[in-house]
Amino acid sequence: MTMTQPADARSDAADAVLDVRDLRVSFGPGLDAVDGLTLTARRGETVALVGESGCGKTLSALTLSGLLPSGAAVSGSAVLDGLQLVGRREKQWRGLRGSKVSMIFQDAATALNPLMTVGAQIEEVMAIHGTHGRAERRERAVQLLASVGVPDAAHRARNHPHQLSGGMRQRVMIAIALAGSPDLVVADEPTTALDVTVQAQVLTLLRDSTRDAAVLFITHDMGVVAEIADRVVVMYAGKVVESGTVTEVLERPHHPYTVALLASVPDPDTPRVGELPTIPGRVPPLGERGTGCPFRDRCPKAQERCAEAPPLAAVGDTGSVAACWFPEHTAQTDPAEEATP
Ligand SMILES: Nc1ncnc2c1ncn2[C@@H]1O[C@H](COP(=O)(O)OP(=O)(O)OP(=O)(O)O)[C@@H](O)[C@H]1O
Repeated sequence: MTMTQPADARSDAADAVLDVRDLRVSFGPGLDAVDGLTLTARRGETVALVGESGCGKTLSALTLSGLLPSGAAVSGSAVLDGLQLVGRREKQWRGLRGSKVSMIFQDAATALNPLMTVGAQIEEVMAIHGTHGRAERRERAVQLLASVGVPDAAHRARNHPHQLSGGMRQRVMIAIALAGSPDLVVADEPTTALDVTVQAQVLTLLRDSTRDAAVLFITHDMGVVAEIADRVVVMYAGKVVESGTVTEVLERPHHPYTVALLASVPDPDTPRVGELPTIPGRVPPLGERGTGCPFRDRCPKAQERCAEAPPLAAVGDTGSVAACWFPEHTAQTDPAEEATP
């Protein structure tokens, strides 16, 4: 393992539309729920933020959307298309949400307004940002609905949310998110509530319809990551523990936590015998994280050295970074490579 700057997170910052560096969200001394998030994303690129519940994914997403709960203090930097997002006030955020950043939540049923037609909700985003005249807004709302795969879009635009299925409502959420042509779409577990077939359709659609925006896709599910992501950032207990291209992270995971997350994904080609492995133990709650590697209590490879926190460092030669003293799939630990004279 070479001790360098996190290459993957930084090397392509020049053409990134989103550049997040050392982002921290804290609820008080020793209570850093997000503890140094660094990532970049280009237009048309989907970066998946992965980890179990409590790892800090949602707070990261809320920070980038200006929706943090009160009591949370943010530091670090998050620049979107030249605009610093950290430190903005709510009044400034109102002008940015929809046009610069938009969010897609897990539960479209509660995120949508039950009293307005879905067409009117799409038009409202355009009206708030003063884009397009009235007739044009109506026409574009129907076009957007059609583009996210809503059949008979002109008719459906006049429906209220309760008249649509869960999958159709989530498509409407995507249409609303895209109505203001944002630079960044933050999608927090957007397909978790859908059944598997609809989930796959919505993921494909999200991918195809966000070619001009960067997408930060939050999920706990490595199966979904394989479907949607270009790059992956794995978080554990508020920290980035691994980041790299989707191929590298899925095929040659370096951090034992990433290995464990991948082991808990069902393999569609192998008949399931017994239960899927789960990771024993739990994410340490805030205030109980101490120093050292946060994963060491659950890690099969933990040794004495892990009492000292490992830095995020380059692993392999594909730009991946991992925070582990004993990473998998590296020159030192790969038995196949060791066997080569
Ligand atoms: N308002 C709050 N006050 C205090 N602690 C909070 C608050 N919101 C979240 N936390 C804590 O911050 C940590 C990260 O929470 P976060 O919701 O970002 O995790 P997550 O990875 O998104 O999990 P989930 O998938 O369950 O949403 C957790 O330990 C959580 O208990």
